[in-house]
Amino acid sequence: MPHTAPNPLVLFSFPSSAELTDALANFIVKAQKEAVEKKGRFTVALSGGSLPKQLAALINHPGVKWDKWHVFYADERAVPLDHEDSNHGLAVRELFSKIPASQPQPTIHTLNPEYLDDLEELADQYEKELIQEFAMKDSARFPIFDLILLGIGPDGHTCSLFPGHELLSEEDRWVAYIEDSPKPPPKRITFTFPVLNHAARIAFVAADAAKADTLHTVLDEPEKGLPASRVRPAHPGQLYWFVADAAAEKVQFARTPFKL
Ligand SMILES: O=C1O[C@H](COP(=O)(O)O)[C@@H](O)[C@H](O)[C@H]1O
Repeated sequence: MPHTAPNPLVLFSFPSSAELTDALANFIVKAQKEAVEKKGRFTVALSGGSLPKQLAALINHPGVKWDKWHVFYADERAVPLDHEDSNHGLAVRELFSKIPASQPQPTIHTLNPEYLDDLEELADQYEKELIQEFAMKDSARFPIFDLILLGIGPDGHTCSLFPGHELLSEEDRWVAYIEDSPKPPPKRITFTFPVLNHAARIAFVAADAAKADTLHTVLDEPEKGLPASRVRPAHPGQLYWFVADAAAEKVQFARTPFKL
């Protein structure tokens, strides 16, 4: 596929966390509606860390059609699914366990805990899960997620793609493994940049004022090449940032007023 320049990113900044989470929920529901109208399902990938908490406004949102959701994890720690470090476990605690039992439930693709002792196989198995979801339905070289929701660490990492790590140059694999994550736990699997950069939409979410310096570097100095700056879905993909004003206080990049 010829290289196409990415669309400019769109930065939304909100004075309060309630405004951020409401806007984010409405944005997600709009993405879900468009995807379901087009192909009857909504493919979405979630991060761990602070992200799942930011999705609270989805719980009682009347527009959410949970049974249309096909959920993957953009990265996952190689631990049992009910372990406190598991990104799936976190998403269950913060989000999925709160969906009323009377509502249809989402389809959630977790890592296969049988392979926790073999990281390469763990990543291969998750890649196969993606291939079943995407390659067989969309005949794609890389999966095209309707939406990937990402967090950013204080060092500029996103997913489990850490500054200076060799995984930043992975070009072929959909899912890679890492044994030496600088942030515990050390063993993880992660989507690679080609997967991120083929998504139809990516939304970063950052609410923590402690990340102000990192956001400034990522958004105003992308030439420094921090992992989060390298997320640039190619046209027609679109990159959004949903941030709290406090987290963006050092950012020069122009804000866009939020509207759907
Ligand atoms: O280790 C991880 O960290 C990032 C960032 O986490 P945050 O708590 O600073 O938001 C997260 O996006 C990723 O999924 C997770 O595995």
